[in-house]
Amino acid sequence: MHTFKAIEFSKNQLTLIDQRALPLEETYLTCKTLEDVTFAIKDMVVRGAPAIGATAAYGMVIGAVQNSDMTLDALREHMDKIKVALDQSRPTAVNLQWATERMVKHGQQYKGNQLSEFIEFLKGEADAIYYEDAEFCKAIGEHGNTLIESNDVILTHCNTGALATVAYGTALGVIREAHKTGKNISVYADETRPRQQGAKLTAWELMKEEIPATLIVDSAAATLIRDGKINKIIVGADRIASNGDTANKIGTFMLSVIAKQYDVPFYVAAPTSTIDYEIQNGDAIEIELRSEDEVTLIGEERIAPKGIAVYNPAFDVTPCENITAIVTERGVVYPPFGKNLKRIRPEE
Ligand SMILES: CSC[C@H]1O[C@H](OP(=O)(O)O)[C@H](O)[C@@H]1O
Repeated sequence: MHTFKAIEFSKNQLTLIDQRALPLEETYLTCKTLEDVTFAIKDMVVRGAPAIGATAAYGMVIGAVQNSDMTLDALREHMDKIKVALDQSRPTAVNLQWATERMVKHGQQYKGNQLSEFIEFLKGEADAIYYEDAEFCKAIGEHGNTLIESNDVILTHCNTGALATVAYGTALGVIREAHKTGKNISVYADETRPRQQGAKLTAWELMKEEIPATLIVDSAAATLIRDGKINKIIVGADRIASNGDTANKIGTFMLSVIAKQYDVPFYVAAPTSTIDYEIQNGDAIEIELRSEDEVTLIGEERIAPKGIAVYNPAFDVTPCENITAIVTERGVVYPPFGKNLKRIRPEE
């Protein structure tokens, strides 16, 4: 079981593993202000939908502490502005907006008249989001493990582990659970250009736990799938529309097409906080466009001529018809996703 914490909140400060430095260095960034938190999310110090959500929840607390010289009424009013600042840091993962919305609504339930008590009240909800995420990821691992057979060779994309969540992981949580329950699985991890979350983060997590893993460049996956070397594909999600269309790291859609072509089960693993019930399908999902430097530089080294045009979408949308099942903390959901995702919708 992993021993590190991607996120830790203490004394109104948020300490994050700096995922930009892994796997070469295990360093930490401490966020003391709202600006520190929005920077950490935007620059991907912390990344991964559930981890971003928990970080934003604590960002709401830090933003409130930062404005504790206000009157209580003024601060309550100001919470929406703190939410907007955090929501703008990254647009695609719904967990971020879901967490800040939940924090605002929770704050509105506060009936007291003490500002310090109000801040503690907010912190309690951020802690609840944190501990729910850990609990949900454990449940996702257990439900997903029912899909995994002994000796399965599993392909995964990007990083969906304890670094992308509060603990354990989503797709990588299923892989951890299968390994832990003795299924003798092995993993192919896509490097995941351009930020290389697979090479830098997934490989790091899997090696820490001695889960047999092979790193591949993204474009090698198709041949492995064609040649029958992959039994299952399991990926994470950043936003799932109510019909099951799923936004995830760029390259996921391509994998799903090849999986369908060669009849390899393609699973998405995510907590219900990643399901956006307000949108009908994937067309409504905003895809984050990121800096050209992510494509033209590796570290400090330039790998493309200055001035070349770059298109760098951080995500793509996999149509629901390419997805075999969606693994959530409430169980494995099969098509028709429109009907079956609604069935597991958490109460408001
Ligand atoms: C457990 S969800 C992880 C999800 O987030 C990643 O994106 P990013 O690294 O840009 O935050 C990727 O889409 C993963 O599937």
